[in-house]
Amino acid sequence: MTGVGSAIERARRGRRALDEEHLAALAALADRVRELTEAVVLTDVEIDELAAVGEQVEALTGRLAAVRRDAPPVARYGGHGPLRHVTNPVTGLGNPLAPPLTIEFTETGARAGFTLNHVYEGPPTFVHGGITAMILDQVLGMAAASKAVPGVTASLELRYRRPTPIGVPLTVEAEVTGSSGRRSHAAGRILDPEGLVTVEAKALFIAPQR
Ligand SMILES: CCCCC/C=C\C/C=C\C/C=C\C/C=C\CCCC(=O)SCCNC(=O)CCNC(=O)[C@H](O)C(C)(C)COP(=O)(O)OP(=O)(O)OC[C@H]1O[C@@H](n2cnc3c(N)ncnc32)[C@H](O)[C@@H]1OP(=O)(O)O
Repeated sequence: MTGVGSAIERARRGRRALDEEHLAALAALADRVRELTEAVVLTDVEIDELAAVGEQVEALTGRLAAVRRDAPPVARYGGHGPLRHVTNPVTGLGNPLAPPLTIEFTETGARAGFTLNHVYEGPPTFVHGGITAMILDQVLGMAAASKAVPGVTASLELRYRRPTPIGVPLTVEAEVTGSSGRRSHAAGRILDPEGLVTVEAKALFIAPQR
C-alpha cells in the first residue's frame, strides 16, 4: 500500500490502545496540566516562586518521561469500538493543548459548545485567529467524515467577521455542502453567546489515494 491514507491507517493500527481506565487517568492528568497552563499564563507570583515552581514542574516532567512511547496512544470508542485519536489537539482528552471540544454529530454535520480561556488569547481579550482556524478545520473535517468521505484538508478558507471573545460560551457548527468522489466540501462557523457569527469557514477535504 502507498499514499497518505494507508500511511495514516497503518500508523493508527500500529499504536497500542489504552483501556478506558488508563484513558480516564490520562485525561485527568491532561486536565491538571490545562489548569497549570492557565495558571502560568495568569500568575503574578514573585520571581523566586516562578523559579521554584519551574524546578518542581521539571521534576514532574522527568517522572512522566521516564517511560516513554515513540508516538501518542490511541483508544477504542467505548473500550471496544473503532480506534480514535485521543491526543488530537482540538478534541483529544489526553492532550493538554486541546481545549478539549466534545463534538456531537447532527443531521447535517457536527457541532460543539466550548469556552476558551486566556491560554488561547491573541489580541487582548480575544481568541487567536489560528486557534479558531484549527477548531473549524477539525469540526468541518469531522462533519465531512461523518456525512461524506473522510479526508485530509486540501483547502480552508476563513472569514473573520468579528473578534471571538475569551471566557464566554461559544458554539461551532458545520455541515457538509457537497461531495464527489474523493472530495467533500463543508461549511461552518463559530457563534458568540448572542448567536452572532465571529468566524466563517469553507473547506475541501480529499481522501488520500491509497
Ligand atoms: C483510510 C483513509 C483515511 C483518510 C482520511 C484521513 C484522515 C481523516 C480521518 C478522519 C477524519 C475525521 C475528522 C477530522 C478530519 C479533518 C480535520 C483536520 C485534518 C487535517 O488537519 S489534515 C492536515 C492538513 N492537510 C494536509 O496535510 C493535506 C496535504 N495534502 C495532501 O495530502 C494532498 O495534496 C491531497 C491528499 C489533499 C491531494 O493529493 P492527491 O495526490 O490525492 O491530489 P490530486 O492531485 O490527485 O487531486 C485530487 C483532486 O482534488 C483536487 N485538489 C487537490 N488539492 C486541491 C485544493 N487544494 N483545492 C482544490 N482542489 C484540489 C485536484 O484538482 C483533483 O481534482 P480532479 O480529480 O477533478 O482532477
